[in-house]
Amino acid sequence: MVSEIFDADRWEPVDVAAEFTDVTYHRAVDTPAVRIAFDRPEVRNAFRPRTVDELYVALDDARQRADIGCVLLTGNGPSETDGGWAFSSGGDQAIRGKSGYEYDGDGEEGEESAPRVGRLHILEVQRLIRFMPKPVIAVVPGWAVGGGHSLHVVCDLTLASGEHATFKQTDADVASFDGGFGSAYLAHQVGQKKAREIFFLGRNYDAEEAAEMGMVNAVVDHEKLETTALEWADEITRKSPTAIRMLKYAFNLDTDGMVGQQVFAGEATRLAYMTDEAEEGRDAFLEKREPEFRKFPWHY
Ligand SMILES: CC(C)(COP(=O)(O)OP(=O)(O)OC[C@H]1O[C@@H](n2cnc3c(N)ncnc32)[C@H](O)[C@@H]1OP(=O)(O)O)[C@@H](O)C(=O)NCCC(=O)NCCSC(=O)CCC(=O)c1ccccc1C(=O)O
Repeated sequence: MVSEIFDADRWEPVDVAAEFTDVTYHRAVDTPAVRIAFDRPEVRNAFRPRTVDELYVALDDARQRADIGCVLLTGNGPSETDGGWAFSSGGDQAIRGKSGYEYDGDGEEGEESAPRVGRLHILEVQRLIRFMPKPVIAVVPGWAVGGGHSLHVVCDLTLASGEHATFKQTDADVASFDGGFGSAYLAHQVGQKKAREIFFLGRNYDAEEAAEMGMVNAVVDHEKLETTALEWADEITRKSPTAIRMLKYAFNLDTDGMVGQQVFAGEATRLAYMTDEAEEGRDAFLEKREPEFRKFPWHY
């Protein structure tokens, strides 16, 4: 069983995940969407470096598939030990070393190629989610805590289980601090005072409270959480891919500074390359002649 609320009839596994141990990766049978899930329910889906590597590979694969328009990011469950549900409880504290989160078996036989330095590359995953040209929906079936909370913040939309979703920022309890999207972007969603409360007090917030604050889009019956997420993906992927891509980058622009401008402008350039004007510029260069741009209108 992948997860208790996973409908196996609606998904098929993606080959790239064949060797994965910490993450499951499926594409929908009848919708251009994928489902990527943390698969360590016994530790509330805490992530270790291997988990983050797999998550990155799956997300990047989804980014590059031209027939995929939406990504669902979730956590499998429940825990066989105690029945608890989680989206993710953030960095695995059991393998946290002095310089970051350490790979299993560092230096052991057969692991010679594993880096010996600690990692904190969940931030690379955050950037990938932020910059990929398709919506990523956090589907939160339980705890979203620490770095797991930050991940839901960085996703474009969040759907939460009415029964089990609980949002909590424990960064300051374990001497960690997401000073980027996890806090500053959260403040854009819920306001400065509330974001500071979330980090400074580290309290639990249920799905309804999180929705009232503006960091959750919809509260859904636990049993219907994944079906609803797939319905949202289906609705989104019936819209214009170009419009959705440009809208995502436009929403990012005002918070992402020059990088946001670069990403938005890059897509605008790509669209401009599709015009007759751009073809004329390229052809003129290749044919070693002056471009005839005067035949094109000055749009207004
Ligand atoms: C998540 C809890 C609130 C759940 O509580 P509860 O339901 O009572 O379950 P427990 O009995 O506590 O847990 C069950 C079982 O899971 C183990 N476990 C849970 N979380 C973790 C974890 N994060 N690491 C390792 N193990 C975990 C727990 O030990 C139990 O196992 P047993 O064998 O039964 O003991 C609660 O579990 C909890 O508070 N967990 C810790 C949450 C936490 O502090 N996470 C780390 C936050 S810091 C972080 O994520 C940094 C990484 C990072 O991403 C980052 C760093 C720098 C910049 C940016 C970021 C960023 O945030 O992205």
